[in-house]
Amino acid sequence: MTAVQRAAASPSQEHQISTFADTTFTDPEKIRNFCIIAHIDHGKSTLADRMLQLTGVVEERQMRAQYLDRMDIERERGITIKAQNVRLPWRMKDENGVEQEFVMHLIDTPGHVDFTYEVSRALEACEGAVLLVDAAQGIEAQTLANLYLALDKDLTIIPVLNKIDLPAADPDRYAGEIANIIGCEPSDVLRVSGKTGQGVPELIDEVIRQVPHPMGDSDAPARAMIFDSVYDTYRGVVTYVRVVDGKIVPREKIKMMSTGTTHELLEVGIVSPEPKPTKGLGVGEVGYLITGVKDVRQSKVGDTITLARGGATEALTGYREPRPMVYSGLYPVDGSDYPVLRDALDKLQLNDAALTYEPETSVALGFGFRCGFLGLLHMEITRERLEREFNLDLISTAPNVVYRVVLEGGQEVVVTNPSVWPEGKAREIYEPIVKCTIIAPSEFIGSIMELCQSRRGELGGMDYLSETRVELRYTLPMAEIIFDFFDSLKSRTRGYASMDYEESGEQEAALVKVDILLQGEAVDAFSMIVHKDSAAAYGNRMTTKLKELIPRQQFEVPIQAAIGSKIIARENIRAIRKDVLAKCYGGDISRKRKLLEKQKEGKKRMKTIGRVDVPQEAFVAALSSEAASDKPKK
Ligand SMILES: Nc1nc2c(ncn2[C@@H]2O[C@H](COP(=O)(O)OP(=O)(O)OP(=O)(O)O)[C@@H](O)[C@H]2O)c(=O)[nH]1
Repeated sequence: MTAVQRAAASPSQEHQISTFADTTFTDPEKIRNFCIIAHIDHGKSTLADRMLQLTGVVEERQMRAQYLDRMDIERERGITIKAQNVRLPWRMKDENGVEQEFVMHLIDTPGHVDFTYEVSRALEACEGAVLLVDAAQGIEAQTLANLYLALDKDLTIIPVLNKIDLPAADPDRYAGEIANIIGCEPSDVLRVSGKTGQGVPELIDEVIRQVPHPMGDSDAPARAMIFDSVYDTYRGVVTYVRVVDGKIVPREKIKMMSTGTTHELLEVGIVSPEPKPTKGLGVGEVGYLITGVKDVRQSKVGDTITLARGGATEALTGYREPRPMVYSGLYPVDGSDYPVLRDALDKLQLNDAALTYEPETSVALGFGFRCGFLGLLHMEITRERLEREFNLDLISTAPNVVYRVVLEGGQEVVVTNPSVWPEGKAREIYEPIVKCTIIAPSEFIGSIMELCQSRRGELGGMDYLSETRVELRYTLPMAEIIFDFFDSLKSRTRGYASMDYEESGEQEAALVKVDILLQGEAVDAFSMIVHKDSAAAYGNRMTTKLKELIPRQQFEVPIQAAIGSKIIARENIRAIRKDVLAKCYGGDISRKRKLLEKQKEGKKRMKTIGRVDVPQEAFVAALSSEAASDKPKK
């Protein structure tokens, strides 16, 4: 049964129409492209699910929670990582009472700050945004950050309060808050429940009424913007695009404008909610294309697609190469897994243009990779996928940001790894900074300020959203917030604060590299770049921890923290002479040999730093407890 027949057969679904999969080049005036922007957990996926259902794109019995979040990790963590888009048909009466058919494209944007660039590209593909706010929580930091991005792109904003079915919902209060921020009347704020579906058909009607239709030149050479690309094991790379001008049809040769590479279009289609091939995509349409490329780096988010012959000469604006912001070393706990890790990274990179890696060796951890990530969440997700999908057991070194160092001679180096820190040769050091928005009940202002100051933050401004809730804007070094900042913020505000941040250039800073030495030998995995005022604290923490973790040796072992040649902290592991033969008096030579063999076995799992034997587990424990204390949680 086609969607049209289904709609006809079911009077309660009078709005539903065909998905237009078999016709092409929908009249742009009948198209509406929009996204939903919301703070984490405010119900974006649930609302999208309801829209899929109400438009008849997904049948009741096929419905599963969070239809659009396809990756397992996404569903488990309840967060959206990859933008998915879907075509939704809708039928509505115009002002003359004549029924009109429309096509909406709902572009599902990733919510997390690590993926801001992907969010900005997804917004670029839309003319409107539903600003979704939990009616029991009010506006949170991520709502604001995404709202500013959407306003920047001149999108029409439709304010909506969600979860009005909750007993704790206070829509009147929060409608006022939203109206204040976007400058509308509280009565303009729609009220829905993604869970029960209440108010959702009216919301869809408003999307059609308020969101402008796409504009473009259908006779111009084709230009389409890539806003997502995903690797599929069977199909190769599936690229999601929004056509701006002209049209793209299968079997044509297209060109990626950032690199000039050409590919044949094997398939063009729409998603509704599964991929459906079409005869092409026209102005304003959103869909997918398949060219047979095997690597997402050949089909990059933000790039413009045009025709290879007679194509456009000017690319759409806003393309940016993915740029890792956070680096960390990844090592297999079992050294023999190194080739597996290498293959796994190769495979993941097919699907993740932002992931970079290069081989590195560490005295402490053996062979591994230095990996670059968009942020801490990206790092966690990558690590989790490596462990889960490739059955690896991994240890990662403490993450660091990217520093720009001007040397005495005036040359510049970019440092992504403490091991190449130009010790004693730096004239100026620059670190990345972020603009951070924090929203919390006003009673916590004092403790939030204290936290931000302790992290070298500078207050940029403060506004009351309502009588009891306040927005604080800080500039902070990125290195200070990628660690345990969010955890500390949550615990100081009893979980009530929310935060978001965006990169905001760099600042000069007095940074130093702290090395940790065992018997005078630096242990590379523990070297860290920190502000000079935090150096002693890091040194003390690591030396104390290692003293607990490293077994006593037959000689005394000093554990020191040093900046260059200056020692800033020290602990000693006292000597012990472990004579395994001590209890073996008498002449049983075979028993003696057995004990000596056993001792040798144990030593195999040891790493030798200088003369000191350190069990691999000690490194793992020291690094993971460091990571655990620094780990941000959602
Ligand atoms: N009572 C009620 N609960 C809702 C409603 N909408 C969503 N929820 C619940 O709120 C939680 C978060 O909903 P999601 O749809 O996963 O939120 P999200 O904004 O997509 O979350 P992220 O993908 O993590 O950004 C889930 O437990 C939903 O069941 C609603 O209208 N009423």
